[in-house]
Amino acid sequence: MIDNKNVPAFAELSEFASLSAGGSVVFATDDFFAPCESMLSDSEPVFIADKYTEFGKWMDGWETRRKRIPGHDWCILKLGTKCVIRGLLVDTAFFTGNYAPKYSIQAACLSPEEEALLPRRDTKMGSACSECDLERVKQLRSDKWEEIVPITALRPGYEESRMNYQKVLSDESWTYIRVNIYPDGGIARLRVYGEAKPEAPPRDQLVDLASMLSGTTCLGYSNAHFGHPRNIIKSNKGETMADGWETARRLDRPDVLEASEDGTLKVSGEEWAVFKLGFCGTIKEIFVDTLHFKGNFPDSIKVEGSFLDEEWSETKPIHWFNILKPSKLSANKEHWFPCNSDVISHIRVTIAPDGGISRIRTYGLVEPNIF
Ligand SMILES: NC(=O)NC(NC(N)=O)C(=O)[O-]
Repeated sequence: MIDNKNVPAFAELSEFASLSAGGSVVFATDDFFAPCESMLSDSEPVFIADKYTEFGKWMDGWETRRKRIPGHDWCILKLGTKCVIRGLLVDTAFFTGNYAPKYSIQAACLSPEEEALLPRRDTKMGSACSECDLERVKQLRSDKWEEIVPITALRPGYEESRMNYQKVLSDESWTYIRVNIYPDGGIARLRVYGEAKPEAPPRDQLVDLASMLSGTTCLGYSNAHFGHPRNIIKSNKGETMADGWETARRLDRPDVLEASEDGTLKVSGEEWAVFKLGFCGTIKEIFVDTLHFKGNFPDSIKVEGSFLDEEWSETKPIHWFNILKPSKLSANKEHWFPCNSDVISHIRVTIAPDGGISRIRTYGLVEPNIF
């Protein structure tokens, strides 16, 4: 369940470090107790009291050994795509006597030549990087890395202290981050929030204008009880129900559902989510996937568009026009809807009366004169 209490606004943006967002580990100085990849896992961290490995206590995250040599531990992560970073979450869940006490973050935007210097990670190694990998990483000039979070204390992984949020002020775009922990320890999950900064596609190429990889972000929604609507603009296929947008059951539904005259369901109530497109353009075809939503798919979906030359706000009156009129959905299925919109900058997706969808794609043409 999503708990938005004390969550900063940046944590509503798209996320670029998790495995489902295309994040990956390039290098880690040490993975003795728990591999760095687990820090990027999509699932919520868990603690299994009696689970031990040949190395020690099994922990759900990245955990290095207690350092008995000079230096500190660090890792290099590739982000899902080039993006501006607005903030981070360092979740230390369940790391109590073994959490990393301090951390800092550096970021870089590497050229293809610099990327070629990076080692290929051998996930089977499990405990320590090879000298050869370390030498390769060291070839990257240190001035490539800009500090975006200075050395900062972390709080331990108890329920009330585990969520360490950090706002980032830089407006630059990055493709890699280096996570330094001082001197060693464990982090359960790392999340990197921001906006994608892709190159503009050619004018005649159909692109998914609402994809998070196009720079689209979710600005607001009516309900996200089980899953955040930002999930539906991820570029991969939905992995589970948790990886889609799912609302709570509406409590104002009639006690007994009735049929309309044409035999279909009489629906009252709806839930909505608004997205700012990365590129303005015209929409030609909409794809909606209800994958994994079998007993909880919405009865119908509607997609509206608008061209806004000012910031969207829930309280401002906005003229939304239909791009896709209310259309019936089915369980666990891909749906394709042709359409033909004017140039738009925002979409509003409305599901009725409630339920969940896994993905939406809005294929269209970029309007090159408006960014
Ligand atoms: N009980 C522990 O967690 N001990 C150690 N960590 C693991 N994972 O075994 C440690 O102290 O760093």
